[in-house]
Amino acid sequence: MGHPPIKRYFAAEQIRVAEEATGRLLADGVLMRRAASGLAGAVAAELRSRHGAVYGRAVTLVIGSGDNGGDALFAGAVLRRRGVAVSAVLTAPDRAHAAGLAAFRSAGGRVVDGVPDTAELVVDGVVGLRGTGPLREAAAAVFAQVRVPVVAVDVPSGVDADTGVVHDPSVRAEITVTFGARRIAHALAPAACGRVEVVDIGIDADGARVEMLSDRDVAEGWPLPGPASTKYTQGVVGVIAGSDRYPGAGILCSAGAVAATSGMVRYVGSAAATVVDHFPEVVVAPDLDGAGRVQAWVVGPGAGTDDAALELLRRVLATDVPVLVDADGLTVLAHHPELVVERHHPTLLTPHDGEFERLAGRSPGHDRLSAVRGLASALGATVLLKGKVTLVADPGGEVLVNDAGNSWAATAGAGDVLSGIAGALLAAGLSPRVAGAAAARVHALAADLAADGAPIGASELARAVRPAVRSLRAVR
Ligand SMILES: NC(=O)C1=CN([C@@H]2O[C@H](COP(=O)(O)OP(=O)(O)OC[C@H]3O[C@@H](n4cnc5c(N)ncnc54)[C@H](O)[C@@H]3O)[C@@H](O)[C@H]2O)[C@@H](O)CC1
Ligand SMILES: [K+]
Repeated sequence: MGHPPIKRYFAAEQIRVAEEATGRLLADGVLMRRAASGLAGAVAAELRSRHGAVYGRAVTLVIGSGDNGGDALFAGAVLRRRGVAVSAVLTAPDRAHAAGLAAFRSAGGRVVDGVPDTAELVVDGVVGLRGTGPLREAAAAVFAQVRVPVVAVDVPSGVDADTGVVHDPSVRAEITVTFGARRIAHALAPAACGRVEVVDIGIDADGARVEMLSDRDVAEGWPLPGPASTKYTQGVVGVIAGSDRYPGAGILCSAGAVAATSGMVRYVGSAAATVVDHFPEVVVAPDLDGAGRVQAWVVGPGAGTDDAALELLRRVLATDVPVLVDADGLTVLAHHPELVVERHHPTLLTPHDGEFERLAGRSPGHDRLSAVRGLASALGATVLLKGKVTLVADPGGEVLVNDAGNSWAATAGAGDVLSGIAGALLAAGLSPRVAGAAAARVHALAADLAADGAPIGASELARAVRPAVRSLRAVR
């Protein structure tokens, strides 16, 4: 077995603590040499894969005022000795890392005023863990001219390591090479970071609170029928969605639930006849009294925001089974937050940005991590904030992240499918955080498979849920 499958992401302070725990290794510059050697190896590998060789290629470093630049300069010295033509632009010439600059110069590295036209790769060593705000003027002017791939040291400069906020301007990297453990920005700003490579420098970071399930985690945790399973033991999910006016939400939400697991789906609401037309396996009832037992409820998509909807939401949240609230249910909840605040059973809220704003009284803004944690803590419920990067936060601040990697699911009704999938997983016994993150992964994969390069509607996405689960299981 190699690395543990779950990916963990650390705050800058946690990395600092881990570095300090190495004592002399840090003080004597051993950590930095290890970091630089790993960085040089990654740059060399990239040159080889792009140009077939390392010797004779041309790389330019862009250097700031701290140890991030030190990493790049020491790596430049290593590359120079391997026959690479390495130059460096110093954006703060008086404050460049002194030992790194000396090593770079003595290896034959040249200091230049701007990135030469001959550069085939640029290394971003402007700022790392201590960066705040956007790229400053000198570095921004240099990167504005760069047309070749960028390898970022630790984090792309201008991207906040702890929040993943991508400031403007900032560096957009093809590859980010980091040290010892992943930073939170790597999960939250995947488009700016590109491919992330972790160099082992012999530190042990601890206590990650931001994590990402691997495909293997999702596949292994996905509920499948076993030898002793019955329709009941796999979890019955109740769907309260859609209405005469919006029957589609009931159909799509049921579609997600039916496809996700082999447990049973019950439907409650006025679109019952239409839902059964589409899915004869769904057991329907016109109202809650006739619904029968479930192991989890999904309530809200297209279900209306009137007094009857409020009453239904109140009754569902008063049960002791896990409840997922989405869409119209969230709008109702925004006026009655006490319904979840006072609830002591697993609860998953799945807002998009607009619904988040209704619930929280402000938009998630750029720092989505703090925003989602804040709302989860305030409401005492798990909150899944939708987006290309979906964040699922528990009230205690633990967060699972999912990067969809595509935007095909940005289509009407896709959210209804997501809540159906997540609801089925809740009914099967997954925790709200894992159910939300696993559903988001399969949903994104289903969108990608269904789209295959062309736009899709939510029905096609729902039909691809099974192929998506199958493909995750195939990579185990
Ligand atoms: N100390 C060590 O032994 C190790 C350090 N590491 C490297 O050291 C980095 C951290 O180094 P530092 O603590 O010196 O901090 P940085 O190199 O991240 O930042 C240095 C300075 O940049 C300035 N700055 C902040 N925001 C800026 C912006 N937007 N534009 C321009 N300048 C800005 C600040 O004045 C700050 O003092 C890590 O990211 C990593 O690359 C790694 O080599 C691992 C080992
Ligand atoms: K950097």
